[in-house]
Amino acid sequence: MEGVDANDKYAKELEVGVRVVQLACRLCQKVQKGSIGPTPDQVFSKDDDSPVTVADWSVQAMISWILSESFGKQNVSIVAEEDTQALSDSNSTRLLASVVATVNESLAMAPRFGLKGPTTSLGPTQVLEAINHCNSTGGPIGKHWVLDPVDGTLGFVRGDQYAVALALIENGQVVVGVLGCPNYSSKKKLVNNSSVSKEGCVMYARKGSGEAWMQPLACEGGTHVVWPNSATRIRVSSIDDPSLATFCEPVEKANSNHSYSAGIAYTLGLRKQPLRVYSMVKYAAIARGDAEIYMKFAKAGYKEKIWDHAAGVVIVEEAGGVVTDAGGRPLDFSRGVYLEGLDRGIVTCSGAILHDKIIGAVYASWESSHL
Ligand SMILES: Nc1ncnc2c1ncn2[C@@H]1O[C@H](COP(=O)(O)O)[C@@H](OP(=O)(O)O)[C@H]1O
Ligand SMILES: [Mg+2]
Repeated sequence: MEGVDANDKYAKELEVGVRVVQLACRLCQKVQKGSIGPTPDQVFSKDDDSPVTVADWSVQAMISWILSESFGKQNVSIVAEEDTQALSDSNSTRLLASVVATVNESLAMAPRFGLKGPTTSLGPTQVLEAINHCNSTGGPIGKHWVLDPVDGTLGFVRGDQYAVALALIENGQVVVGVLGCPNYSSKKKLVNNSSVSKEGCVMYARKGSGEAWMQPLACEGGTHVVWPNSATRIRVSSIDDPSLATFCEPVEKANSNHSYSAGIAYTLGLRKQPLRVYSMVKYAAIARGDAEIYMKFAKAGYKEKIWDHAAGVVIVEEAGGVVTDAGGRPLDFSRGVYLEGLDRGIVTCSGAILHDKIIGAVYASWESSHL
């Protein structure tokens, strides 16, 4: 069997994770095309001014419901990005109705993805409950699912790259990661900021397996999703010469200091222009060997959330890459919703040679920087 040994630990979690992320990617594509739910330009602002759409809430509700159904609600702890505040006030009846309709249309497709759907449609209370069930704060003990229902919401809204990211943490370690990338072709390299494809991919890995895998997104109107569905192994790039390396970073200047990373790139002798990509697709690009370096230096005081990194980190590591903070220490997923203690930024590389050079350059430059 490709991609997974059925007897191995976390085999069921991985299989359900991949199937449900496949289904979530289909949901997002349908919302984007306007074939379910409202028009995609119905974008709302959260308290921190970041955008949220019907797809974010619907994916969270759908995945929460499927995980509870598959593993037993009492056993399932989920740490996820969205809450129901904006859906719960009296002006939000239509919005909530859109989410409920989208969740039900998506769950009706569950059997085609090898998942069990509900016998009758979910009502608003059940949908709100499924979203609210994701209010765990994780921590160092036990199993916690970590979900970013639509990572890179801005990319989603703009028809660019975005991701559905699901991971499982056990005792503070990321043990399973699944990354759905609906606009990242399983066949074509990500070469520039507009490499948007109609045929996406799902990547996944289990900690300690030494293997990371990719399968194409299930195509619309195709047959049932067969596990593991023509998965191919992925591996990081073997390039370790900085002058040949490609580095990626967030599109938004507000999310990462572009001039600081440009300084590091210059010091290292990186020649190529940065590949600016929305969402955890940056981790996917490293894992697949389309780029060698991903640097993110958020503003001082910004606290990185575990759902923005968990799935990407385990996939990159199992594909042969290295992920640490800017001080060279591993990311700590054991301390709740945030990556507490993160030193300045995140440095992801295809191998140790490039990684050592970047950490060295950060160390040397920090004194004179103005982050
Ligand atoms: N001020 C900020 N600094 C750093 N990261 C931020 C940020 N504001 C939002 N983000 C995070 O960056 C993610 C987008 O990543 P990227 O910039 O790499 O595309 C957002 O995820 P969502 O889109 O899921 O909200 C959000 O969690
Ligand atoms: Mg996110």
